[in-house]
Amino acid sequence: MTNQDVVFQDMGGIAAALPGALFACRGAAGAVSSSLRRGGAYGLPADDECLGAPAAGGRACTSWVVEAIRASSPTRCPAVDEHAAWTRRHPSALGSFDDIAVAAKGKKVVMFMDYDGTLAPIVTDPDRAFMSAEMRAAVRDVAKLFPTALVTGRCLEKVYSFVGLSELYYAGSHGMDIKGPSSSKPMKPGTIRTLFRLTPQPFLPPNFQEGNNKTVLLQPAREFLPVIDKRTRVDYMAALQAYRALVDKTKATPGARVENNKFLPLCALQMRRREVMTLQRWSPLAEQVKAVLRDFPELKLSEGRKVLEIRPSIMWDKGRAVEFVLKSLGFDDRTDVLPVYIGDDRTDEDAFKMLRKRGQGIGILVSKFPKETDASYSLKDPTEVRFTYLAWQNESLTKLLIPSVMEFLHQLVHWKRRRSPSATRRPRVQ
Ligand SMILES: O=P(O)(O)OC[C@H]1O[C@H](O[C@H]2O[C@H](CO)[C@@H](O)[C@H](O)[C@H]2O)[C@H](O)[C@@H](O)[C@@H]1O
Repeated sequence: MTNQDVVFQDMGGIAAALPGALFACRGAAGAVSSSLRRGGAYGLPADDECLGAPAAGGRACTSWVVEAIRASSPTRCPAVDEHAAWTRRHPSALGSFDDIAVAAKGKKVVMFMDYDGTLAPIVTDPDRAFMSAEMRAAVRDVAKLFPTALVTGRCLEKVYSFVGLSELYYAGSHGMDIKGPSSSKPMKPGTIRTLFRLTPQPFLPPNFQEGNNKTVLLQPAREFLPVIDKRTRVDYMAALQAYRALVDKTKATPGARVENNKFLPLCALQMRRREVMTLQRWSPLAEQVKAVLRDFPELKLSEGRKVLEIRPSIMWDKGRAVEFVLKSLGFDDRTDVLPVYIGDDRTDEDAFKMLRKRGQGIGILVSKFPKETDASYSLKDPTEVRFTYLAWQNESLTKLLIPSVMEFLHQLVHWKRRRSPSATRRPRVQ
């Protein structure tokens, strides 16, 4: 065992997960190492005598070393401490699966998942953010047992083209465009307003679309259609004015990309190359976007993962979308329902916050790093994998590398199947 092994072991492997911390901790390791070198002089065995080999007489020195480190190492790596404290506040949903299972006992679990960064890894080209076949199978298995919704900033068509599972609810464009599973019943006109106890509300125009298409459940962003319609009536090209202006303004910035996510003019401005992700380039770009938006007071700007998102400034977000799906499932006033939301981005915080406010449900943040969050639990990024034993093959257990989100979904499915082995059909949607 090397000096650094001792240090990392003491750090519970966290340093390995934290590139920044690793750098900081190497300093700590160095400090420990030099204190060990001084060890002999302090009456402890010198590290050369001790580390990696039993001392004279066969006595292992590792415990001496660890004790020496503990006693003489006044400073732990702050980043590691911070990560450990964060993990105590937001423990791993896998490590705490038993607690989650206790909370779910006797309740109807409803699953909500974000797409980018949760089910699919973040990649530079948004058009190539595919989910793996294994992840798709895991989501499908979950959807067979629990009502399941995808809540995403992407437009419905795009996310559906990636996921392709007709049994899910999809809340696209940050929940501004919600569709039920193909088997769900269309809602009677007026249902949504009744469910939300809404008379004319700023975020629901009197003529918004509701239940008049078999699968579209709600499009609150249609409030903005008159604005766009007016423009389109005057000049069709003007409907795309904001989109065009953004494309135009940002075309000189290498790596910048404007995406059209439907509701409405568009939505994401992304820096696709590592070299342009610097503050010096990012800030002027953000200024350009803000300048364009001054002409569009009905749109607002928010920031996601390396992305500037533009949305209608209406009171609607992923939290509202989750509430809407729960209501449309008939679960609104029920205490025997447990919504579980897994997401990675700032916009998912609206959903975590909503669950916290309801005092019902479990938020799980997917993240590599400690982050301010309203989620209760955490899971690792989809690019981070861990070994898991999946199945017996050729008389031995097969050890596979799978992302923790997928592993969590597997555990949920196993848990449900263990509890009700006959539960293989999709849950009935009311
Ligand atoms: O709500 P989400 O499902 O998380 O979607 C929000 C945005 O996700 C996409 O951008 C993110 O993923 C891209 C592909 O991995 C990545 O290139 C980008 O940096 C991320 O921010 C999507 O492109 C946006 O349109 C969505 O708004």
